[in-house]
Amino acid sequence: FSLLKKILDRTATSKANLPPSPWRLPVIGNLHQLSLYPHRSLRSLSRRHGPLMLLHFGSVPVLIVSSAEVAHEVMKTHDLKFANRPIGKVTMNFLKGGRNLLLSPYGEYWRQMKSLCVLHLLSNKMVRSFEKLREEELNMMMEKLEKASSSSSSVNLSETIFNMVNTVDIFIAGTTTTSTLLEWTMTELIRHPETMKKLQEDIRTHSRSGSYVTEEEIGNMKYLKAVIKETLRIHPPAPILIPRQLSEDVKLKGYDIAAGTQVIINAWTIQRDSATWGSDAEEFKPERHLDSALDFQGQNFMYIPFGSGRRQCPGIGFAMALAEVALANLVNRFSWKVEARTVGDDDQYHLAEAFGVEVCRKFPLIAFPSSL
Ligand code: HEM
Repeated sequence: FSLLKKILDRTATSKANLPPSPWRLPVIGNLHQLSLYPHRSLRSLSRRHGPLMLLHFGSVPVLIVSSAEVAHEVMKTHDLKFANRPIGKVTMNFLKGGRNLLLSPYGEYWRQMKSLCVLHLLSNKMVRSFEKLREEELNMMMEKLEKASSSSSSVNLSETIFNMVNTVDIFIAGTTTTSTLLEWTMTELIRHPETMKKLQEDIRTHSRSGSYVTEEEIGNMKYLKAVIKETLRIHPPAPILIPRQLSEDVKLKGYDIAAGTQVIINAWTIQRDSATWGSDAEEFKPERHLDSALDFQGQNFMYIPFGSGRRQCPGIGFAMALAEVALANLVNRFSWKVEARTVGDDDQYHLAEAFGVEVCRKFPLIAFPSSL
């Protein structure tokens, strides 16, 4: 019976209309076509095979989504079917049977954990109640920067930001993502002095007090919000989001996709797509967000740094509260310079990426603060 089932399954698969696939090797499938930077190699493959392609990581079928239109189909039209996460036996044991919000299977346990997070733990009210804690942590960081500024020495800004974020909260998902966001924001601002100047003007116009910019004052800082939005567009900390898994067969864009297939949504490619973002899609331009209604809620699939649908990130408010006030204070009190490099290309050095849980800078950002 099992032999017959295998033959029937194989016949059914061969009749199915599968999405385009690049050629693959036995045993390893398409793994050899991925570099250390999967979001970049997946974009090159999608340019040849289209915005919906089927790869095999070993024997595991993985669907790769590289356009806003297909992302809409996955995270909106068929969101329920794609609401699972792939989780291997080792991870399952490590996480005590998947009892973890990020990776737990879609079901009652996940539903309860997510609503606990959204309604209580990470609600607007709760996030606001941590304001004093954020102020305390930021003031400690500012003191360290003042010392560096008065002795004209440099600081490892990547490490300083990481420490500031990681002594505020304890979530794996919520710590490195926020420090990575701030690290890329400072990198782009130091690379674009005109943008830095406009941001400092925006902060000065809207803050009454002297040294500490408060969270209340940030509400009106449109340019500051645009700078953070643009950083999340061009350097999304989770460029291929967090993989999902299909729980039942589905027809996607006319192709047959089998239950169990894993799904990678390449937000990095989608957010740099010149068809939707224009010919300057690869450039850092916060101005593009000033008159735009785009937000972080994942309703417009050309911009999905926090994902979308049921499995969307519940920590948006938490991350933004800290990122906005930290950035405002970092650039309000100091002007920033990086050491002139004697060898190599500056852009290549500052934009080099390290791929891990998220994509951060390969080399730490070493910068000189000087008090304004
Ligand atoms: C800049 C900061 C952050 C970014 C860019 C980010 C991004 C993401 C992304 C892309 C996902 C997957 C969404 C999907 O599958 O559609 C996710 C899920 C998640 N994030 Fe975040 N995140 C950030 C901050 C945070 C914070 C501060 C917390 C908590 C304090 C958090 C907790 C989570 C959790 C628990 C999930 C899993 C949700 C689920 O599977 O239902 N994140 N995040």
